Amino acid sequence: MTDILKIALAQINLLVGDVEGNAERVVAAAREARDCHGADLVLFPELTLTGYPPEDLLMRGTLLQRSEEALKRIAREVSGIDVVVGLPLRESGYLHNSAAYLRDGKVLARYHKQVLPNYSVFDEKRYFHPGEGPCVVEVKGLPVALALCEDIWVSEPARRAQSAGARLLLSLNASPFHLSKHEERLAVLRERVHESGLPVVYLNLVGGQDELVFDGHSLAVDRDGALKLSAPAWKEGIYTLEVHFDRRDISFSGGILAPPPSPEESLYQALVLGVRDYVNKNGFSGALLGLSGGIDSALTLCIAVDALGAERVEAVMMPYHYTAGMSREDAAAQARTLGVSYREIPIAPMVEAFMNGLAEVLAGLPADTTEENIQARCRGTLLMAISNKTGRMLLTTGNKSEMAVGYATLYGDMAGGFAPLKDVSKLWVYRLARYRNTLGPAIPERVIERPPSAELAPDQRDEDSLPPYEILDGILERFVEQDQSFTDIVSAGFEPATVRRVMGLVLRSEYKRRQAPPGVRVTRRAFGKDRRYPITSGYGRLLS
Ligand SMILES: Nc1ncnc2c1ncn2[C@@H]1O[C@H](COP(=O)(O)OP(=O)(O)OC[C@H]2O[C@@H]([n+]3cccc(C(=O)O)c3)[C@H](O)[C@@H]2O)[C@@H](O)[C@H]1O
Ligand SMILES: Nc1ncnc2c1ncn2[C@@H]1O[C@H](COP(=O)(O)OP(=O)(O)OP(=O)(O)O)[C@@H](O)[C@H]1O
Ligand SMILES: NC(=O)CC[C@H](N)C(=O)O
Repeated sequence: MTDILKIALAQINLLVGDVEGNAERVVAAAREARDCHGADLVLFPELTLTGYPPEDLLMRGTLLQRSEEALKRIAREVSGIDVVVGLPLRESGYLHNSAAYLRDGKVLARYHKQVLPNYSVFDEKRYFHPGEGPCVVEVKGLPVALALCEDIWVSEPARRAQSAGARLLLSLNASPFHLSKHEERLAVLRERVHESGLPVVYLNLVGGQDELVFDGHSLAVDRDGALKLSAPAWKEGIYTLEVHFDRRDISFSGGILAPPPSPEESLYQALVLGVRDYVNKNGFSGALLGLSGGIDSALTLCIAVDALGAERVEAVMMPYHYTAGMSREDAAAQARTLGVSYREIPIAPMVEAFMNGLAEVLAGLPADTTEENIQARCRGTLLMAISNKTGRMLLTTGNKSEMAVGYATLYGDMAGGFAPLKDVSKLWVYRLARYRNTLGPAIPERVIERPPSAELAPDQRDEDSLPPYEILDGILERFVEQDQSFTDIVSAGFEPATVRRVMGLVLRSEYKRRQAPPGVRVTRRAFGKDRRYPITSGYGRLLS
């Protein structure tokens, strides 16, 4: 006889540190899974109660106490459905990254994550002790095993679960997004299924947390490696799957198969969700930015509007002598198209006041970046004043290519709380701007077509000081994201002098990046947690 187990995947957005609020979300979602979807079992993401990653909050004893209290509360308040939640648990003096299996008001089983990731943005060995074995629970007569995120990326935990008699693997995840991560996950799941013979139900967190953004995009892969559930990316929801099983066979049905997003859509949605959650979870009333008529601020404005709604976003044009007429026209036109509040504040009087104050310092010296930076800093000061007064957070507009080579002014255009494009190369900025215009009128075509310029000096173009972006981004991708050597990059066809110069700029600009606001990580190697270079270093010496 075939039995059916209905599993609900609660792909929800949680708030790090808000243990009680997260527990409330769990109770509500579990009741919904039971009452509206008729589920027998509901899964929640890794470290559900603390949110992921809780970082050094884990070193505060109260976080653990609050998590244990919250677990008791969920056990008390939810019945008629099995619930699997993630939380930190201390056992025999060791702290574990764990999952608790709840049934009828009791903790039926506890599972401790066996494989702790400690690379890239992950730092779990700083906090946790690994678990040593599988955890198998029977539900409606089907033995299921629990896995926590990194457990599924290596062979051993699934093999152990299979040896312990499990017939299905339930994987709870907090797996951050980067471009093509979804395809990587699917390949990993298929490999595990192939090795262990166990089908996998894979639930992922959705939401933004500082630099990280989690795409949801939960999955289920059956014993043949076929995809039987692919939940929408970037959206909260409760998605169900029926598991049909008898003594020998096990199969899945009824799972949603959402169409996979294009790379442009994925990346754009990652930025939108990253900005929305950063602004909202930190309690800002909205966001503002300097709108220059250039492409970086134009794209940042679209992201802000899509994240927060036009009424919560404000754009400020701050012209100076070098601001072209078309920059003012295009900035005003974009603000009008998107329906955001827009004002102009000319900076000439402030720049002149600084110049006069510095007359003695500047006397007899040629103009250089000093004067350019005064313009950028006047703009930064004005924008921060508006932020202070309105409670809107300043979005800084620099992209990954600029941040890599230090092409930005400290306390000037680097001022701000969050940098949406920090991990987006200039070539991707163009791709995303074109993509956004396919969704409806947003960015004036001229903004996309015109050559990039900082407009800080007469007739200035980015290409006067930097290699063309096709070349710059090619070198940066190899050096920063793929860790290639000078020789590797030159062998790929780039001019040695340009490679040397770009590598030198990257190494020398570390001090700027350390002072830069956080931004959304969308590549496998972002500046920030993912790439930690020394500021003070003699390493670049051999390059010159
Ligand atoms: N290792 C180190 N540790 C700590 N601080 C260090 C440092 N090295 C320099 N510094 C400090 O940093 C200063 C230099 O940095 P900073 O004042 O920012 O100025 P700087 O890097 O000299 O100039 C800014 C550059 O960014 C370009 N820019 C500006 C604005 C917008 C855009 C754009 O198109 O988006 C481009 C501009 O054309 C110029 O090339 C030094 O004078 C020194 O005070
Ligand atoms: N005239 C201006 N009015 C308002 N903000 C400005 C102005 N000039 C510069 N800014 C702010 O400083 C940031 C950096 O300036 P910059 O001109 O380099 O960038 P951009 O115009 O957005 O793009 P691009 O680098 O392609 O020119 C802008 O994105 C914008 O936020
Ligand atoms: N939280 C985790 O263990 C995540 C690690 C995993 N390899 C991922 O990014 O999907």
